[in-house]
Amino acid sequence: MYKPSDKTTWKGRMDPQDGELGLRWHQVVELVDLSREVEDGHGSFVFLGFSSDEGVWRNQGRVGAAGGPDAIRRAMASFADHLPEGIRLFGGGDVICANHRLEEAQAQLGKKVEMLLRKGYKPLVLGGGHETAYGHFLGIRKGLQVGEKLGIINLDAHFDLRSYSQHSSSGTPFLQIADDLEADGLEFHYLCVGIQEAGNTRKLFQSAAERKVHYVLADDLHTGMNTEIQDKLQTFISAVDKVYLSIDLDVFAAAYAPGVSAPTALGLTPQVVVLLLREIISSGKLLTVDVVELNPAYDIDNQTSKLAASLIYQIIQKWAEK
Ligand SMILES: N=CN[C@@H](CCC(=O)O)C(=O)O
Ligand SMILES: [Mn+2]
Ligand SMILES: [Mn+2]
Repeated sequence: MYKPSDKTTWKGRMDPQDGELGLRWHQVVELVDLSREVEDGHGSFVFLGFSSDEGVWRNQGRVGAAGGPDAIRRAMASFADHLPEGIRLFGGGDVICANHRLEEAQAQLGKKVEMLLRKGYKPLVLGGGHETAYGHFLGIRKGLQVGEKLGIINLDAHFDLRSYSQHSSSGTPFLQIADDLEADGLEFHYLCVGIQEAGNTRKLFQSAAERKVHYVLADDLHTGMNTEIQDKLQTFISAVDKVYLSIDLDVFAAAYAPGVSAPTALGLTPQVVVLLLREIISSGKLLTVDVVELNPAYDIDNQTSKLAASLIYQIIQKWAEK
């Protein structure tokens, strides 16, 4: 099911006395109906929601992430417009997972992502549980040119490499992706940053090793960015052609991100994540981004939705230069 954005989802403060200089995102965002073929994007940004917590429910988690897209949009609406000349923002509405039909919703998300990439947009997918990633990937896979190598960077406390032999969930997307790539004879390049040892069983570390997954522990980022981690990122990025960046908000310490499906006490600070984002975006290889696992039902004073929105702001300002 798909619901295009309407103006009621983009509302915020207005400063009409300041004219053009007083504009905010809710005043510049243009609504686009993604149930139809869209015009060429010319590098413009498009927000596409994936309203689902079906994967979280299947993964024994606390539900609420279906409210993520709406909460992130509300938190972004009043951002001051500092977009470079000619860069446009589009509100692309939401793919909604209804009646537990996750696989259908993921396929629909994939089709929309595929169209956006084909038309030259920079997608920002707003989750949803981390099951968002598999739908997102279905579109990325179709949008890649022949021979292009995809690198996936996941900022996450968890590997999300669980077995999906019983059912897929928010804990399985990257194993699904690995298997799909392998079935097509393609390599799986996957880097997880912010991993919590206590949050991943030995089985998950074993799966990560079997799939040659690269990772950085959260514990190694508590003193900030360092050259070893920069080198690791650079080496990973230099081996691929395009980067899909997935940001699971549970990578942050719960003090910054209480409103997630599975909070992390000793997670990362926003400051170190901003440095990581700069490093990734400056490569010029970023293809598409998602921000997932926001659970507004457990948020405190919109802290987590504001953090998600601020990350998106940072990403857009930097990515617009590329
Ligand atoms: N999206 C993934 N979620 C985690 C949840 C961990 C937990 O519930 O503690 C995972 O499956 O590993
Ligand atoms: Mn995750
Ligand atoms: Mn996680």
